[in-house]
Amino acid sequence: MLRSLRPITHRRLFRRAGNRRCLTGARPSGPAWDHLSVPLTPAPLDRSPYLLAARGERPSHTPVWFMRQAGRALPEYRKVREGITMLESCMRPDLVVEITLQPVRRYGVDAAIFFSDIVAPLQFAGYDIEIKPGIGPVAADPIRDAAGIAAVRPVTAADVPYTTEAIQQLVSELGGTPLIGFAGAPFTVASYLVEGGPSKDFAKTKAMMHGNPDLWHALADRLADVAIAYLTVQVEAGASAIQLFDSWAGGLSPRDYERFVLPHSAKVFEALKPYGVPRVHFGVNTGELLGLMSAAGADVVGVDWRVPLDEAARRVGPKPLQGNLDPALLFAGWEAIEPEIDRILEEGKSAPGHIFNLGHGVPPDADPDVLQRIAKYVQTRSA
Ligand SMILES: Cc1c2[nH]c(c1CCC(=O)O)Cc1[nH]c(c(CCC(=O)O)c1C)Cc1[nH]c(c(CCC(=O)O)c1C)Cc1[nH]c(c(C)c1CCC(=O)O)C2
Repeated sequence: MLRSLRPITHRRLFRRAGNRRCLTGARPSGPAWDHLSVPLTPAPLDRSPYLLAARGERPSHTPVWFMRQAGRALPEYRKVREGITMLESCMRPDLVVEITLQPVRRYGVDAAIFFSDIVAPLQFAGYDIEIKPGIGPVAADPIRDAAGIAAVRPVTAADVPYTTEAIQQLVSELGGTPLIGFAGAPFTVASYLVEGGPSKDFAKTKAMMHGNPDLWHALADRLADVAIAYLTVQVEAGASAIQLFDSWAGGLSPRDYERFVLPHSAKVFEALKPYGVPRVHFGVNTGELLGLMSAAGADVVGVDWRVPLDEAARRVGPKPLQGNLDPALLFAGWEAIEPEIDRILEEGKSAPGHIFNLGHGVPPDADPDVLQRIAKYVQTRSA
């Protein structure tokens, strides 16, 4: 037991120094460190390609992972999920560990992402929302008023012992491969709660923003607290980076984003800042919002396939970027995929760091062999 916890303690001590140089291997000094009995050799994790790229340093190769890499595209995932709901699986550390590790084993990616969902922390805290297969999150009682907001509660570590347990075990098993923690951003989560389910136009959400801004800001502020609480649990348990998914923010004008969304996402990034872990911000169709999403406080900005990375670099400024192969290309054959990867690797050089990814999540019908080939190609081609 103690043995398996040792690396976590070690990493926490490094992080608590709140000093970037600590993360890159410099030994912290001062009385606070004199009592340490753990070795101060930097863990290889801190020099992993993903974390180096996320800090704008030079990795040995361009790191690659895939958003939604765990999931239905993998037969081994479908097998372990048989007869078990998404929520149940998120509450079982053995399943969370297994499902998180599956794509790392299969694809050899440079990072793992904690298996959960953007609405999981709401469910853990007793909010009635279900993930319907083939549809997505569906809220039993869509939020229309202040009483609705009162039903949304941030989790505490005491609510989610299974999350802490799963992450501690993952960090220990992953060794030098970083674990990315994540949460849904206030707007994207609010869209499910206000619409009641997935939406194309976010009409009710936008009506609330403009028609009852006080109510909207109260809801978004509460959802910022939900994200902060869940991310804090993950980082304290040992996650090396966090990604805030504002997948549907691209449905907003820059004006609305700045007024109704940015302050709440900024609150999330600000709250996580003291941990010193890279903070990634991602959304789909966010070409017009890239500068604002960066300004919200992200260290790394995720880009979908619509904006080339060299243009994204101009819009974001000098920050590492993540992206951006069109997931549709997964079905186009290797002859089409290879030149696209080459182009993206080239354009990615415009940013101080590049983490290769798809422009959005892995589709459930993707061929795992294609993803494996992409990971390998990116790693060898960029070395
Ligand atoms: C918008 C969003 C959701 N969930 C998430 C987002 C943001 C990322 C994105 O834009 O894709 C985030 C998410 N959801 C899940 C992960 C797991 C980690 C990983 O990336 O591998 C992550 C990072 C598991 C999941 N979350 C969900 C699944 C599929 C359901 C299942 O396997 O039972 C998985 C593996 C369910 C879910 N949950 C959500 C949707 C739209 C769906 C799909 C519904 C369906 O098509 O069945 C909401």
